[in-house]
Amino acid sequence: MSAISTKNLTKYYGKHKGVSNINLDVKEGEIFGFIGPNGAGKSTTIRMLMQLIKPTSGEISVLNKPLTTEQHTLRNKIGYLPSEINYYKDMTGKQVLEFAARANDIQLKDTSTNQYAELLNFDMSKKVKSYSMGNRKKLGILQTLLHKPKLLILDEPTSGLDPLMQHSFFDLLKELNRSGMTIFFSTHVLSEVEKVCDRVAIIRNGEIIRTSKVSEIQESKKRSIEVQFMESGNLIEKYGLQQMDSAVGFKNGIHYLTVQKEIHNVLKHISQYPIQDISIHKPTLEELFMEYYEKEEGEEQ
Ligand SMILES: Nc1ncnc2c1ncn2[C@@H]1O[C@H](COP(=O)(O)OP(=O)(O)OP(=O)(O)O)[C@@H](O)[C@H]1O
Repeated sequence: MSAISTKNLTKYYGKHKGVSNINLDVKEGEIFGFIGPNGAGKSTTIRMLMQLIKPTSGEISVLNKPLTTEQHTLRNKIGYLPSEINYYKDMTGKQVLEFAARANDIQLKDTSTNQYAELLNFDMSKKVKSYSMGNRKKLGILQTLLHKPKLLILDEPTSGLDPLMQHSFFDLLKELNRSGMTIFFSTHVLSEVEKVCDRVAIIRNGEIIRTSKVSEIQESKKRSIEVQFMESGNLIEKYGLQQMDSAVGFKNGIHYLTVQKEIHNVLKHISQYPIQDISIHKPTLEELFMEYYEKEEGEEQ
């Protein structure tokens, strides 16, 4: 079953494109990453999923409810963390949470808040005005979990958290997911997707350029080759390296090639020339993502 499904979801702010033709299908039980650079359209998409802004066109269904009319009851089933949150500065973290719990008709003591706060090393007895950005984020995360939602929608949840906290936060996400929660979160940090997500959608300039399993991206047949020849200088033309990779690069004495297949032919070609050093490795997730972004950019020109 789909936890989130969108069909050709499009949002224009006046004449300015927010996103266009977004097709998402997040299955129940998944941890799904929504990754893209600044201004790509992540928050715009999420705000539409949360019924905070109206689409220009397209369809959305959340927890199997089409959002053709406003669905107030859905909010009780979703934990939403916006990218920026503001609280009354003179309240303590605990008071904020008690207030939010009352709004949801629940008692704070009946929630797992203490356990989660401990996991995130969060002191809820302090006033909001004394909290750092990371602590405000933690407060936001605790608030989204108060009502034990079926679906978590988190907009850049780790911004402001230090690496140690990010680690604890992802442990928490994994634990929540094991207990049956579907999690959809946006980020621009690749390693986060690699650590926890089952699948990922890559968004750029308001459009999804690929959706796939993280493991599939990692299993790419591509190989990156770094070679330093005995002869110095840029030898791309002299050695005909562009025949194997038209985007071959040269920097600080090293030639960089990315090849898809027939690696034996590439090695045969390279080894005609005296080699000082060579390394062959699987591209990192980061390199693969960068390739998507660059490819799309190239296509637009
Ligand atoms: N309220 C608005 N009015 C006009 N344009 C907007 C508005 N909100 C977003 N946009 C534009 O829509 C596009 C997508 O922005 P959005 O905030 O959704 O991206 P994002 O991926 O969440 O970026 P970031 O990672 O920086 O938060 C951008 O070009 C942005 O300038």
